[in-house]
Amino acid sequence: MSHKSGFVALIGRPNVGKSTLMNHVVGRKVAIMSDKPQTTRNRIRGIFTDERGQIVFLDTPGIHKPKSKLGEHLVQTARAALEEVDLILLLVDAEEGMGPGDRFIIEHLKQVETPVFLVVNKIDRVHPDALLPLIDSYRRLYSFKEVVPISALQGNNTGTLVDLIFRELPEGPAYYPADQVTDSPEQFIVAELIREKVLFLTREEIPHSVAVVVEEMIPRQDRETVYIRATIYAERPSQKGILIGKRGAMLKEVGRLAREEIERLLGNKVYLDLWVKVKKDWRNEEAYLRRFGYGDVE
Ligand SMILES: Nc1nc2c(ncn2[C@@H]2O[C@H](COP(=O)(O)OP(=O)(O)OP(=O)(O)O)[C@@H](O)[C@H]2O)c(=O)[nH]1
Repeated sequence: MSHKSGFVALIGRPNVGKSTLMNHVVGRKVAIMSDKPQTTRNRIRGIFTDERGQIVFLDTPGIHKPKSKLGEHLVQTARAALEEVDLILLLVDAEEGMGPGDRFIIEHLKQVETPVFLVVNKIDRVHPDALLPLIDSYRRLYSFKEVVPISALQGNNTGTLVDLIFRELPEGPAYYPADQVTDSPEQFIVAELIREKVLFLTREEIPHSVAVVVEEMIPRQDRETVYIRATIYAERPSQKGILIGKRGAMLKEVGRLAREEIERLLGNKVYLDLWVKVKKDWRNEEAYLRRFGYGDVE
């Protein structure tokens, strides 16, 4: 069977149920490390993996009516981001019906080529008879590739939504480990900090080919400690030996320096679980480059 993968942008007014949908589809609560405003263009909201492939759901902040020049700039940026994804899900609220916010978003969608699904959420809150006229009113504004009524809260029809998404996605590799459900700017920064310590401590012995991936970043029950599992990727077994060091001394030192800095960054205690793996020629593999945060590569 072919393996599919791709990036899916979730857009919609606040409160339409994006988080609820993510929690339902991705299966467990997505760990959110902070409520700082996101500055990245595309923030990963959740990752779904099964035998069919992998769906990476992205948040696209900034699609709302601009009130300032800066706002206009953000809308432009968000639109550019929508061009780069494989599919867009426009979430709307069945109970609230269409509002000016939806109309504004749809006007923008007309200017991008990416296919769009209309996902009508909260159908548990409306009578089925009310649904068709609502869908029609959206259809009059835009030619949606699919229309999928769901209840993210109750899980109605979310399986169908995932099926339809897979049908739309191109063949491709998994970009993230199967057990990873989220990513965040913090994860990227933490990976960079660890990489910096590796390069600092190993000097010329380890070339810049080393890469670090944060596989898991989960606040512990006590909320005081954050558990972080990260993998350092080397290109050759000899590099792995250097990275681990005599009786693990090098890895321990990398971990100690990185942990201190991550604790300052997050303002939490950190348990850092570091691993070293060899991945030959990762630099030549597109999927790995994406995973390591190098974005789109030619
Ligand atoms: N009845 C019903 N309520 C829902 C459904 N989906 C979401 N909700 C509720 O709607 C509210 C907003 O849901 P969220 O998932 O937080 O919405 P959101 O789009 O992620 O909001 P932002 O992250 O602020 O943009 C919550 O109270 C949810 O419980 C649904 O299918 N049915």
